[in-house]
Amino acid sequence: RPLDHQTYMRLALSEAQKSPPKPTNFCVGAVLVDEGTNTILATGYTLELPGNTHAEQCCLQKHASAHNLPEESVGKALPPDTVIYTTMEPCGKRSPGNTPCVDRILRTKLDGKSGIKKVYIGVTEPEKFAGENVGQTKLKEAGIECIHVPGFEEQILKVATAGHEK
Ligand SMILES: Nc1nc(=O)c(N)c(NC[C@H](O)[C@H](O)[C@H](O)COP(=O)(O)O)[nH]1
Ligand SMILES: [Zn+2]
Repeated sequence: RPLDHQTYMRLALSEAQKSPPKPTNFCVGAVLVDEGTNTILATGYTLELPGNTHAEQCCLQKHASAHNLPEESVGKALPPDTVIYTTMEPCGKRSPGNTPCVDRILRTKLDGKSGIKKVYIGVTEPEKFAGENVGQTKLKEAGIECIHVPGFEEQILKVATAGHEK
């Protein structure tokens, strides 16, 4: 039986729990999935890879590296039914010098690649750091479906804000 959305979101949550808590950021987890064959392509969590890396960014970077590609060309190695599960919606705005994950996801559709087709989201981003997240609008405009997977909101936010002052 193919893994269902809850199973993948639970896996993303377990990834988020590996992220080192930080007062100035959220601990997020993500899973890149080939929905066509129900295969996990990559997992990721905030700060997993060196630098100020985001969970979604780590998934894309790891999959790209596995195919000897730079992250910006990862679209070349994504199967046609690729989706991404992320505990928190992809960021639309980041601190200077960091490409937002929405733009990284949009980039997978360049040069005629089918890229990422759907984004499954656990929670929307609390407006604590970057104000209103307009990322989902940009994703939908590019034909990328944003689907909320309910049921994990409390656990996701607890993990996401682990490093925040009580
Ligand atoms: N979807 C998502 N995945 C992540 O892995 C992560 N850390 C965030 N967090 C959103 C948060 O609003 C921004 O990370 C802060 O605004 C800090 O921005 P930087 O990361 O320093 O560019 N959001
Ligand atoms: Zn991001």
